[in-house]
Amino acid sequence: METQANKLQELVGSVSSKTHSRTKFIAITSGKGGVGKSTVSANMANVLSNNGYKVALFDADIGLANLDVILNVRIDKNILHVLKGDCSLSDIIVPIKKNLLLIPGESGDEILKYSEQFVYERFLEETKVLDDVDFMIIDTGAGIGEHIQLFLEAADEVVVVTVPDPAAITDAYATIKITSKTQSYIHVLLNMTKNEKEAQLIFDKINKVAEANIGNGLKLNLIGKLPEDKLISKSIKQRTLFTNDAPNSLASLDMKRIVNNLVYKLERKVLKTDTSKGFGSFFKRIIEQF
Ligand SMILES: Nc1ncnc2c1ncn2[C@@H]1O[C@H](COP(=O)(O)OP(=O)(O)OP(=O)(O)O)[C@@H](O)[C@H]1O
Repeated sequence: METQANKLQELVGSVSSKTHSRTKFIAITSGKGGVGKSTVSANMANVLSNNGYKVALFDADIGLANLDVILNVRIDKNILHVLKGDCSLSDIIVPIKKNLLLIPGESGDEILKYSEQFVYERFLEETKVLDDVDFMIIDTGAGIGEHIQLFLEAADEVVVVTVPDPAAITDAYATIKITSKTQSYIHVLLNMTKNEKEAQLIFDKINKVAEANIGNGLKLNLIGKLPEDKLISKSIKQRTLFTNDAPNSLASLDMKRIVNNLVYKLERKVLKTDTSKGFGSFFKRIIEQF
């Protein structure tokens, strides 16, 4: 009997052979909750879209501050409804502005709990509507849960967000350690920092401990820092994006630098491994691991 994974593989094969998607999947994660993961995801997506890229934000973090709240949009259905066949993928996609879409997700736990019932065939066909997306930013849940790891494993780049507080750093390290089993290059983003020096000092500490204890050829990269800034918390409160509200502020310039670093890194990687893949095969990678 054909297994679900085999069937999925065949389907994805037939879909991807017809398409030329080069979407880059960037997972934004953290060890601890409340460190700014969703703020970073939404503003990173905004800056990328301002730079002319087509960007989709996939909300896989169903917590208190969801991306729909941050982006001030109302959502009724999410990816789980699509996978179950209740509605189409186009029905749930929320256009935020030119070049920026929101895909309301679900936690990995929920998605995989119902994986037996999914209507893959239709879903994979539907993912073609996202084939022209250049970047998909995935806001994962916090922590080291097994299902979060599936998103991190399937992503092209993983960004671990942390703040200077020791508990957050310890949890970020735990996330890095577990992610190093599947990713050999991990970005660290220091949020709510006082200055560049503080960010570099904290990163150096994390890097030193990782070098001594993880090995695996792991390379950590400080992708950038963001200041602790009232402007950022004010924007979150009023459900706007600080990169729109104050595009020339220090915080926005930091965010632009982070985006430039990421794009530079990905462009170099594309030259080495130019694989054809879209949202359908991204989901395939997640579900097949389960
Ligand atoms: N650089 C910053 N300066 C000031 N406040 C910030 C900054 N980054 C995030 N915040 C504030 O921290 C709070 C948590 O941010 P956010 O919701 O983005 O974190 P999260 O890691 O996604 O949380 P959760 O784990 O609940 O999903 C928000 O109220 C936000 O305004």
